[in-house]
Amino acid sequence: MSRLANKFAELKAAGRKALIPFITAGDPYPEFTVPMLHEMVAAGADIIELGVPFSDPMADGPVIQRASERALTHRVGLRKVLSMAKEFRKKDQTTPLVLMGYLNPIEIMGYEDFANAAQRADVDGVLTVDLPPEEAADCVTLLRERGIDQIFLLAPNSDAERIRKMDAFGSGYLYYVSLKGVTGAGHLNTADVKQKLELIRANTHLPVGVGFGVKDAETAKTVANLADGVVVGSALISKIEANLENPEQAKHEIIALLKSMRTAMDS
Ligand SMILES: O=P(O)(O)OC[C@@H](O)[C@@H](O)c1c[nH]c2ccccc12
Repeated sequence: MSRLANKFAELKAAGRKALIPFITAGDPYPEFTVPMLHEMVAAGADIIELGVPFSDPMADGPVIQRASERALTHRVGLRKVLSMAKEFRKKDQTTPLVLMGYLNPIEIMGYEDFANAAQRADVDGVLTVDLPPEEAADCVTLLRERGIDQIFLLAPNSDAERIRKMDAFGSGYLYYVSLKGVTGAGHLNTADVKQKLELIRANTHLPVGVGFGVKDAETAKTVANLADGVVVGSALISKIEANLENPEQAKHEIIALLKSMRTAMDS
C-alpha cells in the first residue's frame, strides 16, 4: 500500500481528517524548508504538499506567485526540491510528501528521469497542475511503476464523467479545487462544496482533499466535516511574506495557525 493510501486508511480508522499544508520549496530561502516541514508535521500535518517553484504559475494567486519568485532568486528548481524531499525523508519515514507544480520543469528533466529521481527521493505523490488526465498516461505509468501516486485536480465545473476519468487515472487522493480562480482567492462556499462532494463521492472511491480559500481554523473544521483532507497554502505563505525579516517569527505563526486548525478539526 502506498504511503498516501496508508495514511488515509489510518486516519479513517481513527475518525480523523487529513491536514495538508502547502508551502513553496525554497521560500523565503532554501534552508528554511526542510526544518519547516518537520515542524509542520509536529504541529499536526498529516500530508505535505511541497511546491516546486515555477516562473509562470498560472493557477496561483499573488501570494504563491511571490513565493515562487523568492525561491527562484535562490535558484531552487526541481532538482533542488527533490534533494529537499530526500533530506526530509531521512528523518520522517511515515509522512506522505506530494510534489506540486507545473509540467514544464518535469518536461525539461524528462519524464523518465523525473520518475527515477522522485523514486530515489522517496516522493509519494505528484500533482502537476497543467497536466490533464487525457495527456497524463505516459507520466502516470512511469510514476505508478515506481509506486508514486499521481494526484489530479477537480474543479467546480467538473461533471460526473470528468470525475470518473480522474478516478481512473489518479491515485492517492483527488484534489477538489473549491473555487473558480487562483490560489489564495476568496473564501470557499460551504454549501457549494458540500453539494459538489456528493457528486464526487458518487463517482470515486479515492479520498478527496479540498483546497482553495481555507484561511482559518473554523473553515478548516467545516471542510474537514465534508472531505477527507483539508489543504491550506496561501494562509501559511502569507505568514512568511509578513515576516521576511524574521523567518523564526514566520515559522512560529505558521505552526500556531496549523495547530489551531488541527485542534478545530479534531474537536
Ligand atoms: O492557497 P490556498 O487558497 O490555501 O489553496 C491551496 C493551494 O495553495 C495549494 O494546494 C496549491 C498551490 N498551488 C496550486 C496550484 C493549483 C492547485 C492547488 C495549488
